Amino acid sequence: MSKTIKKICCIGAGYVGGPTMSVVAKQCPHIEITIVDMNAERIAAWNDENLENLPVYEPGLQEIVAEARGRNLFFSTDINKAIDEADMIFISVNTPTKNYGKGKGMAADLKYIELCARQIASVAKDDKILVEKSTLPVRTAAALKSILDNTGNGVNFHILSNPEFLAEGTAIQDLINPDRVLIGGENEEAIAALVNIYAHWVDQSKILTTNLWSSELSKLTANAFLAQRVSSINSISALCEKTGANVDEVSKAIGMDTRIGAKFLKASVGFGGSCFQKDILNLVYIARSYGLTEVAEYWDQVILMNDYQKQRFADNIIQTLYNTVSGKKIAFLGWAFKKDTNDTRESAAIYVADYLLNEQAEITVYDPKVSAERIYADLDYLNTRSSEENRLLVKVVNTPYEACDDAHAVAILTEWDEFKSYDWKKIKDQMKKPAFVFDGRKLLNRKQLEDLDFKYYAIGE
Ligand SMILES: NC(=O)C1=CN([C@@H]2O[C@H](COP(=O)(O)OP(=O)(O)OC[C@H]3O[C@@H](n4cnc5c(N)ncnc54)[C@H](O)[C@@H]3O)[C@@H](O)[C@H]2O)C=CC1
Ligand SMILES: O=C(O)[C@H]1O[C@H](OP(=O)(O)OP(=O)(O)OC[C@H]2O[C@@H](n3ccc(=O)[nH]c3=O)[C@H](O)[C@@H]2O)[C@H](O)[C@@H](O)[C@@H]1O
Repeated sequence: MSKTIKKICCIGAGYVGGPTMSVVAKQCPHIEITIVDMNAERIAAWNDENLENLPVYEPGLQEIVAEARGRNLFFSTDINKAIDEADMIFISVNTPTKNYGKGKGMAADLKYIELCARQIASVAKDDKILVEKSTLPVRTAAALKSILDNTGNGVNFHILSNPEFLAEGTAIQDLINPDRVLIGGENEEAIAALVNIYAHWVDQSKILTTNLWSSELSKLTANAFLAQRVSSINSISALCEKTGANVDEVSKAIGMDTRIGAKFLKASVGFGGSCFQKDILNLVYIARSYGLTEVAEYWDQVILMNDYQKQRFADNIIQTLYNTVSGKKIAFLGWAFKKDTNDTRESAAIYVADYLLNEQAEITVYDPKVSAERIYADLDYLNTRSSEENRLLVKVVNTPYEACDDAHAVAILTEWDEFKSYDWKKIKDQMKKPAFVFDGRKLLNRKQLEDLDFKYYAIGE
């Protein structure tokens, strides 16, 4: 018999903690869930009466928060109280790439995870199940266990690994109907307690239980495999551009082989997002730390190919615009790392903009969901130039037509659906001639644009 969970605490109210726990609250109205965060502004936004102001944009999320918030879903900054009251604690804090000391630029920074463990150890008075929801290096549970077991307060902690596989933009759909739920652990009762929660809406056949280390490593491996597919097709896109092959046709042709499969074969300006690069760097670091040089180098190539793709896209713009973009206005449509999200972490747009700004281009950005503040913060973070210069060279506007007005070229960086339905004739009429479009997402219709007299360049054609 497994323990019945009545109260859950989730530490970290970010892109994972917020949507994941909202869905658990929706599906399990009998469980009281408190999501806590040390970022008071973020918690205030989750509690905002106007659902438009939630800190995470995901289709379907507002409706779920509207239903569960105040019933069995709460957002709070009182971390100690939530830890104290919970039977089960999810840790969903950020695990960014380390930017200091040993492993700088490669290893995952586990300081936030360790802080959580120490806080839980200091607060807990009765037995708790701890669930690793964050993506962690394999064997992190051993470190957590050591911290928790050495508190001397007699509390039993059971650690489970339950990595999250949701993709941004489709988070709610992925959570409600996951391909699988993965639970790694050692204690059967703790595993059963978590299985029982998911079993409220996920078919038992899709709930996979493994040992702790397989679960931790599967998450890094899944992201590495997904990113590898994108880098593989992007490498072929470069070859398509030289040979007259069309990368979409190649994707379709290979994807119809059921052994290869059709998904995740869309060539692009490069993958972004907070996790692919971070998780592969982490995998590479772990492999190196075990002396597995060949393994490390194999996975490192996935990142090198992604960097090459972003550089190649920018180089193509410069070359096509008669080898200079100095003083030329380039309109960026899209800044988010993919459509249907306001997340810009590691977005290809940031790096393409940076290359073009080094060539003294002037960039005007329109993205339906990303704020000007976020765009400047992304550029400032690179430290390539002063923040005044970034503001001078980059303008952020509220409509696509403003962005494209008087531009030498339009670059499509995100595959927002709305870009397809713009009045492209109007855009062309506003632009300098010849009017160039560089489609980093293969989103627009070549024939339509060429009929309007655009010079149209798409990745992989
Ligand atoms: N973003 C995504 O789509 C996915 C992310 N993941 C993983 O989930 C984890 C979380 O990612 P995100 O939600 O994107 O990060 P995030 O940065 O959006 O949210 C993390 C939150 O944790 C809070 N936090 C950090 N330390 C804390 C502490 N000691 N006490 C209280 N709050 C604390 C931060 O203030 C922040 O609001 C990462 O390990 C990531 O790799 C996994 C699957 C998908
Ligand atoms: O660990 C994570 O953070 C998550 O990372 C990815 O999810 P996410 O980064 O949100 O979005 P994806 O749909 O995977 O897209 C990642 C990037 O790859 C690009 N991509 C994706 C697919 C494709 O065919 N081509 C392509 O260029 C996207 O445009 C985007 O920039 C994984 O898909 C999730 O399973 C995982 O949980």
